Amino acid sequence: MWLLAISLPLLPVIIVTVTRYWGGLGALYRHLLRVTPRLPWRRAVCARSVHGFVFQNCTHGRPESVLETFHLYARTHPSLSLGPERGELLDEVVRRVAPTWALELGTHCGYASVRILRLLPPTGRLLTVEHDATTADFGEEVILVAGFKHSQFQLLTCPSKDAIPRLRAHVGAELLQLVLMDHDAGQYLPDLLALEREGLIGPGCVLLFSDAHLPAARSLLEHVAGRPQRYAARRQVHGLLELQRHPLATPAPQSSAQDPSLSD
Ligand SMILES: C[S@@+](CC[C@H](N)C(=O)[O-])C[C@H]1O[C@@H](n2cnc3c(N)ncnc32)[C@H](O)[C@@H]1O
Repeated sequence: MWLLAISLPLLPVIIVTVTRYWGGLGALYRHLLRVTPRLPWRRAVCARSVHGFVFQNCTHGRPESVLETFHLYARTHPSLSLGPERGELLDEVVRRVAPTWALELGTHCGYASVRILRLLPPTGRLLTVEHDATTADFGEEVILVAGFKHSQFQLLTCPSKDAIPRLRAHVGAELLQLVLMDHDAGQYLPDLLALEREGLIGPGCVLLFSDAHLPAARSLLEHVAGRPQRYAARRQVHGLLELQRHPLATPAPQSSAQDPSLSD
C-alpha cells in the first residue's frame, strides 16, 4: 500500500520517460536480446509474435510490404531482425556483388532473407540456416509469403557448424559470393574457418557480420586483423562489419592442418 502511495506521484514522470525514450528502450532491449544468445527465452520471445504480425498485416506476394511490416512491428516491439539501417548496407552489397550463391547464417523470421532474395539476379540463390526448428518454420513461411519459391532459396534447419559441411552438396562446383552471419557472434570465427576449410569462399567473396561490435566477435576481428593478405575490412555500420576476401587471395586449403593461419 505504502509502495503505491510513493509511486503514484511518480506516475506522470514514468509515463513521460517511457514515451520519450521508447525508441531508446526498444534499442536497449534489442541489444540485450542479441548479447544473450544462449538464454532459452531469447528465440521464443519474438519469433511467434513477429511471424503472426507479419503474416496478418503484410500484402502477400510483395517483398517490400513484408519488409515494411517488419519495420512496423519493430516500432512497438523488441525485434531480432537485422533492421532497416543495417538492411540498407546489406542491399547495397547484394546489388554490387549480384551473387549467384548467397549464404545467411541465422534466418530467424526471414527479414534479411527477404531483403537478399528481392535483389538477387535471376540466377541467384540463397541458402539460409536456422538451428531452431520452430523458428525455421516461421522464417520459411514468411519467405514464401513474400512470394519467393524453393527454387530460389533453401532453408537448412540445423546449427551452422553442421550446415557448413553440407553446403558443397548445394552449390556443386561453385563458390559463395556473399555470406551474412547474423546468428551468434561467438560462432563467427569457427564458422568462417569452417567455410574456408570446405573451400566455399572464393576470392572477392563479401562477408557481413551483423554484431561485430560485441565482445564475442573479438576473436574474429583479431583473426582478420592478423591476415591482411587474405581479408580487407571495408566498413562497419551499426555493428555490421563488411569484409572482403581479397580478389587475388590464394584458394583456401582443404584442411586447416595444411595452413596454420586457419588453425587458430
Ligand atoms: C539475430 S537472429 C537473425 C535475424 C535474421 N537474420 C533477420 O534479419 O531477421 C539470430 C538467429 O540465429 C539463430 N541461431 C543462433 N545460433 C545459431 C547457429 N549456431 N546456427 C544456426 N542458427 C543459429 C537463432 O535461433 C536466431 O533465430
